[in-house]
Amino acid sequence: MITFPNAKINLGLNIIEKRPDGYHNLETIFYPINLQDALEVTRRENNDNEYTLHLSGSPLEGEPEDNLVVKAYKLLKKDYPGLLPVDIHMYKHIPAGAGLGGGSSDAACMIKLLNDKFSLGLSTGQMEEYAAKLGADCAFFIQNKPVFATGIGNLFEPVELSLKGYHIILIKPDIFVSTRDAFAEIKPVRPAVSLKEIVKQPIETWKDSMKNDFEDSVFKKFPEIAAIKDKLYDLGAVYAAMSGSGSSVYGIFKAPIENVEDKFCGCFCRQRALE
Ligand SMILES: C[C@@](CO)(OP(=O)(O)O)[C@H](O)COP(=O)(O)OP(=O)(O)OC[C@H]1O[C@@H](n2ccc(N)nc2=O)[C@H](O)[C@@H]1O
Ligand SMILES: Nc1ncnc2c1ncn2[C@@H]1O[C@H](COP(=O)(O)OP(=O)(O)O)[C@@H](O)[C@H]1O
Repeated sequence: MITFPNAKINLGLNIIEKRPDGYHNLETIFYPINLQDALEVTRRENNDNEYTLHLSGSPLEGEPEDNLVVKAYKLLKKDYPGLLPVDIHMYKHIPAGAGLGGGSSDAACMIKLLNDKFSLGLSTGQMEEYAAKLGADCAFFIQNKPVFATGIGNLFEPVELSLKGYHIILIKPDIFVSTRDAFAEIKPVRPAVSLKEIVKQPIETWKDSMKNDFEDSVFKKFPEIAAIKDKLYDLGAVYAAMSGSGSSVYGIFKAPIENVEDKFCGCFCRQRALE
């Protein structure tokens, strides 16, 4: 059984307050985009190991046990001992540490895949609960539809929003921003106008009203990332922003841009039609 975990972008991100548990309440719009990894699970021929992880594509640091797909397998195995040994084949295309939710998406897709393959009978809500244990934004990828997210990024309301017809350019410089460190730099504040209202306004107005709170501190530390956003606006983006805690930056355009890779040499660069 094979599936294609997709990335997301954040349209705006307001960090509202620090919680007693150290996490932060925030509000953001998660929007799925068609930049994908590939994830396949097959039944292991012999039962020597519970699982074996076969990784290809862009290299990922860490041991197999650190990988979110393995964590997802182990999490379900605790409650469903009947899960049989598996080979996990994963092709990484979504850059890690990019604010694109690649690891979270892999984990959520692993839960959906195991549910189907082994007929676990989990409801959407139950899969979201398991996913939320693996990462704050993981549960979003179970339904994978545009949402207004609150709480720690784990409470969702559907939003009426379609960017179909627009094109996105995604740039990821060779800079790693730790989500934990990025939060440590932030002074939380409740926004005067909620993103939920801002996103209803025409996309042309977002430039002046929709903000990612991580940008100030991340751009200060890494001016190269700020320069990418400026360049996307120079190329004619209707809206450009950093996604999540970085370091990727996206621009939304009315028409595709030619030879875009040549303009961002040395960076991961992809252009896609939005759905
Ligand atoms: C903040 C977002 C916005 O999209 O950043 P990106 O990951 O996309 O960059 C995500 O919700 C992140 O989700 P995820 O990457 O799953 O976060 P986790 O692994 O659960 O948390 C990593 C660390 O970030 C901090 N953290 C995370 C989420 C949150 N609402 N408040 C926090 O303070 C905590 O220090 C935590 O230890
Ligand atoms: N399957 C996976 N894909 C990507 N990163 C993973 C995966 N499993 C664990 N990780 C770890 O999660 C961290 C970031 O995950 P990811 O969701 O891709 O980025 P971000 O949170 O910036 O969107 C990385 O430090 C990486 O080592």
